[in-house]
Amino acid sequence: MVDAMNVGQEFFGLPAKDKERLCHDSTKFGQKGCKNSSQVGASLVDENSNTGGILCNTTFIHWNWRDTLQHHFHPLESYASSWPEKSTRYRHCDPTLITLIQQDVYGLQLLKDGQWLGVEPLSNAFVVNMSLLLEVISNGKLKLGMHRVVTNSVCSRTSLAISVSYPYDGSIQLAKSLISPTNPPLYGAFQYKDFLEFLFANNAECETAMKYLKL
Ligand SMILES: O=C(O)CCC(=O)C(=O)O
Ligand SMILES: [Fe+2]
Repeated sequence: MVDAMNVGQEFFGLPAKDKERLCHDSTKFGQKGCKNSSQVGASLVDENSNTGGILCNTTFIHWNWRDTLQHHFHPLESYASSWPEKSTRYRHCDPTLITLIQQDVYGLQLLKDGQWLGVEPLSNAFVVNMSLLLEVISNGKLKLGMHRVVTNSVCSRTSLAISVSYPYDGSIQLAKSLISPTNPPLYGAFQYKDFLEFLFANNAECETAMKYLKL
């Protein structure tokens, strides 16, 4: 964990031209890249990707440094003026199964009962945050964690966010064992790809995406 954080910090400390060499110029799902990296990630991506990688068992893992700057407070025109002091829309859920987060400096906040709760950094510990797919698969028994990250003007912050996701071309349905006459299904089966396309065509709003999946 310490090594992974160090690698991240080392990466962001590189001159911009060196980082640029490793940038992944992804415009998938209409997300626009920004030439200043705000995120470094190692992720499983499709075979068409031309980034470098390693063969792990039978799976090719692409080391995928993406030059994205994501501010989830869409639509931008409506909310940019109130950020960061009154950032009501500056929040998101992850469209994956689960996310593990390690942060070196405070910043992560979770929404609970309409209040933002700060998560203090703990060295050698991960925050385990449930993501959207887990809420769907569990038929609403597990709740996704809506979250945001606040910044400070004093020191830089590095976080590792490791998302456990789903195959892009996979189909998803809720766990049958959780369905009963008293717990009828809340969500229908869907293709993950279709869901992601819908999500990013709708300003990445979790609430809208959940409504789309509801029966
Ligand atoms: O930096 C963090 O603590 C969280 C990052 C995050 O929410 C994400 O990558 O989805
Ligand atoms: Fe997130």
